[in-house]
Amino acid sequence: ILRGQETPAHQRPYMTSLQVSGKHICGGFLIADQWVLSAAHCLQDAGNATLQVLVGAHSLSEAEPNKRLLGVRKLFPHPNSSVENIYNDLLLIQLEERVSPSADVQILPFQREDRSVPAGTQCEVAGWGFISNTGRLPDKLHHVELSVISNTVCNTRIHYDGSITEKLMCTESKRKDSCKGDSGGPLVCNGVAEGVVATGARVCGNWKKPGIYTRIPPYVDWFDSIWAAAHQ
Ligand SMILES: CC(C)CC(=O)Nc1cccc(-c2cccc(CN)c2)c1
Repeated sequence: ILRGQETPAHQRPYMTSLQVSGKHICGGFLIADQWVLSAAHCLQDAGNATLQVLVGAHSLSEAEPNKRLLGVRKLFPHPNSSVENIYNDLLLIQLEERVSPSADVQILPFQREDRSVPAGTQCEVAGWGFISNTGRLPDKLHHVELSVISNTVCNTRIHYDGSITEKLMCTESKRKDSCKGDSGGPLVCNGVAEGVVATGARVCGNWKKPGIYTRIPPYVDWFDSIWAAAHQ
């Protein structure tokens, strides 16, 4: 998170850290008591190393009462996700066990209605990703407020020149921005998850490359099909 602030401890209790060999690689968030939503690109650097999901954390290193490192039962990258492009960059993670909600561990509701978030809406993103372009990783959760820009503006030549589909949305990236390690985290607008941080252009804080977020509503049927199969 560039030019945001350290979050007051445990004030975003839905946030999770996706870890490989004990190292934070991506964000994610609890959407049900055994399910985390993150980004498919996060797996590309994981190889077949052990993935774990940290819940209830503020600090990545310090002991905290409700902090728990959980195993992964099954990974569901979106079938149309690809390392080649930015589309369908979603990963559903089934945890080894159900989490018990607490002050520090809570589920975040996601948007089911497929209506675009109006340009100018103030949303926020949180994560343990880079807090500087030189690659400083924080120990504690950060968040930043970002303004939504329309897909029309985001698709102009100076920005993404027509590559932003209706399954994506953009936010301003002038200084304040999400960055490496924030992929998979939620874009929260009015208390509801509307998007998921996409790796996108792999640049941070450059106004010419707005932040790209995978919109959640277009994928609700996919979530429901996975859940139906898992709970048969
Ligand atoms: C996909 C990972 C395994 C590797 C990775 O994350 N690379 C990478 C490099 C530079 C910027 C970013 C990045 C992420 C999220 C948002 C943004 C910019 N809003 C940039 C991401």
